[in-house]
Amino acid sequence: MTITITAFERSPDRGKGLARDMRVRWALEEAGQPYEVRLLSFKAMKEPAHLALQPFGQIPTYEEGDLALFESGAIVFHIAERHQGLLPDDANARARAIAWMFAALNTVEPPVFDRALCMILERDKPWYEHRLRYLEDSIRNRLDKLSARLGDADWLDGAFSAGDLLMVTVLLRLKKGSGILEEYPNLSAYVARAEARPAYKRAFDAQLAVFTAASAG
Ligand SMILES: N[C@@H](CCC(=O)N[C@@H](CSCc1ccc([N+](=O)[O-])cc1)C(=O)NCC(=O)O)C(=O)O
Repeated sequence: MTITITAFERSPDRGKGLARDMRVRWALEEAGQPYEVRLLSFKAMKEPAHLALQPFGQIPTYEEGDLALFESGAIVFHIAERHQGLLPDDANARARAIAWMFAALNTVEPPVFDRALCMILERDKPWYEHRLRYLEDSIRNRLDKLSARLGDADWLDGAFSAGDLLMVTVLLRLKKGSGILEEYPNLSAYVARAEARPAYKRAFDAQLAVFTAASAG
């Protein structure tokens, strides 16, 4: 059955691959699954047809037959459960890889995403400098421990998994200009290793092509 995901018709990140459809595109490419994309304007995302799929009026969503899913982490998990290449077969290793999925979204991403929002929405607030410093300290607190755990391994726990996929999409938000990721050479190398994956490149190029076409239009 055809898989259809939703994405920005014109991503505010200008094709940098930071919007969360990128995670789903990457997971589908790792799983070797073809997919269609329904591109949405900000207005369309808030209309009833999309709200029925995504109650918060956001992208991405995932549709396949009579299944409709939202939440990029849940969509990546759904793909990983049904196809090879994103979760180990061994039960304990699979459970650990799923733990890393949650760690990426629940432990590392919150200060990283809050910092991005702070820099977009709060620059003119009196608390901006203090809050930015607090968020960057929180991020370094997490990356100190993530870096120590990764050490010189290729991936977080044996083979590449959906846990690495989600963790890398979180760390990529730091790579574009914050200077924080570069403070951790092994994490920078980890991200570069992931970006070198053919599946990542196909996903990145596909989302960039959307922005390029929209900009030409
Ligand atoms: N928890 C949900 C969150 C989804 C989400 O944040 N979607 C964002 C796009 S990805 C987040 C995002 C937005 C912009 C950039 N950027 O760099 O410009 C990067 C990432 C969205 O639809 N925003 C529109 C809205 O909320 O009205 C999930 O993981 O699926």
